[in-house]
Amino acid sequence: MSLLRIAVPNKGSLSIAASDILRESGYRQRDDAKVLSLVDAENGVEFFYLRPRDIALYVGEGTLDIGITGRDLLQDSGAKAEEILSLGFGRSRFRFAGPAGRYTSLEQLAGTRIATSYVGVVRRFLEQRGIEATVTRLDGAVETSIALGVADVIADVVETGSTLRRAGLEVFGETILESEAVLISRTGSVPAGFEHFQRRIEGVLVARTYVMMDYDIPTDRLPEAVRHTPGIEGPTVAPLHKEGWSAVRAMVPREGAQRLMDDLYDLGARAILLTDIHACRL
Ligand SMILES: Nc1ncnc2c1ncn2[C@@H]1O[C@H](COP(=O)(O)OP(=O)(O)OP(=O)(O)O)[C@@H](O)[C@H]1O
Ligand SMILES: O=P(O)(O)OC[C@H]1O[C@H](OP(=O)(O)OP(=O)(O)O)[C@H](O)[C@@H]1O
Ligand SMILES: [Mg+2]
Repeated sequence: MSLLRIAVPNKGSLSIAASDILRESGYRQRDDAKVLSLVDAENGVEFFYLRPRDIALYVGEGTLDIGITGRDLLQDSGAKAEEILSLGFGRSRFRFAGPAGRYTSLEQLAGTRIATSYVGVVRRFLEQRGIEATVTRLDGAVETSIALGVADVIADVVETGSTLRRAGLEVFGETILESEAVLISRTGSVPAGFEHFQRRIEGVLVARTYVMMDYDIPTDRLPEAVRHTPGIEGPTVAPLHKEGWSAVRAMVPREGAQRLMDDLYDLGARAILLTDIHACRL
């Protein structure tokens, strides 16, 4: 059987988190950042460590079967590749920014010089709105270009906003796009052997979103307790070795789990336990 060929970011914001999710899914990952590719024959896959910006191109050409990259990079590339799964890390927004207080709306972009590393995304956005401006491509540290007189406005990745603040800039206009790490494949083609890979990754994503909750509850309060913890299909309920008590086990969303524990305690539940799930197949 041929190996599933997978592109993984070799550097930058996505590389560590991408390798982490693959490792959690049971795949071998490199232990040296200089390794260029790695075969995991036991799991039928081969990993290629590439620049995140180039990954959509390899996948779009069909040279590699699937890849992990940023939605913004995929859209910027114009490659014949599409998203198949959002991975929930590397979240950012792509925004216009200018000197604090100087710009308030997109109409003011007309006639400006815009610096960005994402020329494809910015040109398309301006075209769709009929705005004429000069777009200049820079490799990085785009925020500095305004102070150096190369541009009036920038369009760049914003996460915390601290880089913008440090450069005396602020965002304006609507968000150009919301990005996160995504799994991509060639448009319209699902590679052979992909289902197993997808199920493993989805298993880890679900495990990250949910935790397992166990508790004991007086049986007369069971109906209300179960309304709080409906689980996925339904909670497991077993008699406790104590007259009038039941034991409940259910998956619950990680977010809000502490509040849920408080509510269950108030309802009379005791021995409330929360444990991590490492992987699952729902
Ligand atoms: N500060 C950040 N927070 C979250 N995601 C980010 C951040 N910076 C970049 N990204 C995302 O990482 C991807 C860019 O990959 P890239 O490797 O270029 O990141 P980078 O951190 O800019 O690396 P480098 O600057 O070393 O090239 C994009 O999808 C982008 O949205
Ligand atoms: O909103 P923040 O949390 O400050 O993050 C956003 C910054 O992070 C990235 O820069 P990076 O460190 O990758 O440098 P680069 O400009 O050389 O790509 C991005 O290009 C922004 O500059
Ligand atoms: Mg960067």
